[in-house]
Amino acid sequence: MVALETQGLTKDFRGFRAVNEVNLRVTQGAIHALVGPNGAGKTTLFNLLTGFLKPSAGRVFLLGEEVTGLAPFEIARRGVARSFQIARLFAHLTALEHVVLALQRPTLYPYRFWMSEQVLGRFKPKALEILALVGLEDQALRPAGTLPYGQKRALELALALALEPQLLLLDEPTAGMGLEDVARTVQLIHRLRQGRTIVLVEHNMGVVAELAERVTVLQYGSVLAEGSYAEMRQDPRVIEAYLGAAYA
Ligand SMILES: Nc1ncnc2c1ncn2[C@@H]1O[C@H](COP(=O)(O)OP(=O)(O)OP(=O)(O)O)[C@@H](O)[C@H]1O
Repeated sequence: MVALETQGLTKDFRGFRAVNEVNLRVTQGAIHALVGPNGAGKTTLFNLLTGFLKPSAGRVFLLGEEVTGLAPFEIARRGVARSFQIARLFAHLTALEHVVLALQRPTLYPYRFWMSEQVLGRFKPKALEILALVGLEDQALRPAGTLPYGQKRALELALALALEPQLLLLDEPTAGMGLEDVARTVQLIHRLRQGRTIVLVEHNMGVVAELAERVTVLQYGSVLAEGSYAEMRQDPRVIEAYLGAAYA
């Protein structure tokens, strides 16, 4: 079963082609990595998959259903959540309040009920469960602004999980982390894969090797190669793309 498929997905920015006829097939339950040198089009591709950008051409399918051109909230409602490279948090809200906000989003509460005792009470047990999943159970009452970097990223992940996604898109989940946080994040992503499909953009090849069973390499917006990590690290085209970029 294919969780996510793109056909000829293309994005032009005023004549500059950032994503070029990408055909991607992500198997359900897989962890699938998107890698490639800086500027290869990975983030743009994520933005196309989540509806943040509209494609110039091509189509996107989720579980066989076409979602091309749908708005981000409509795609989210179909079970797609994404985490961002940079955590987008409110400094003064606690970790718990963040997750409660994320949990109540699909409900019909009017906005003025945000954070009322009633809302907090209803969503608190589930929110604590999600915080425990990402290892933040002891930080629930801490304002997000005071969390160390690794825990901010974990909270960002908790917000994506609150949407109960079938497909989780992770944009550089270990970017800027020290070794310890990287190892913790790899373990966490291992846990999160239960019942989900995960697509991740990742520059750390150690992380890709540990997590991804399938790797798509992008260069100049196009798919350069695809296969297992072991295949990709030996592929002369891939080696050249990375070395070329490094020398450039
Ligand atoms: N809104 C935009 N307008 C014009 N050009 C853009 C826009 N967004 C991205 N680009 C260009 O498209 C190309 C691909 O960018 P993108 O951010 O998708 O690459 P990336 O693979 O995610 O890079 P990185 O690994 O550095 O995050 C880059 O050359 C970038 O400058």
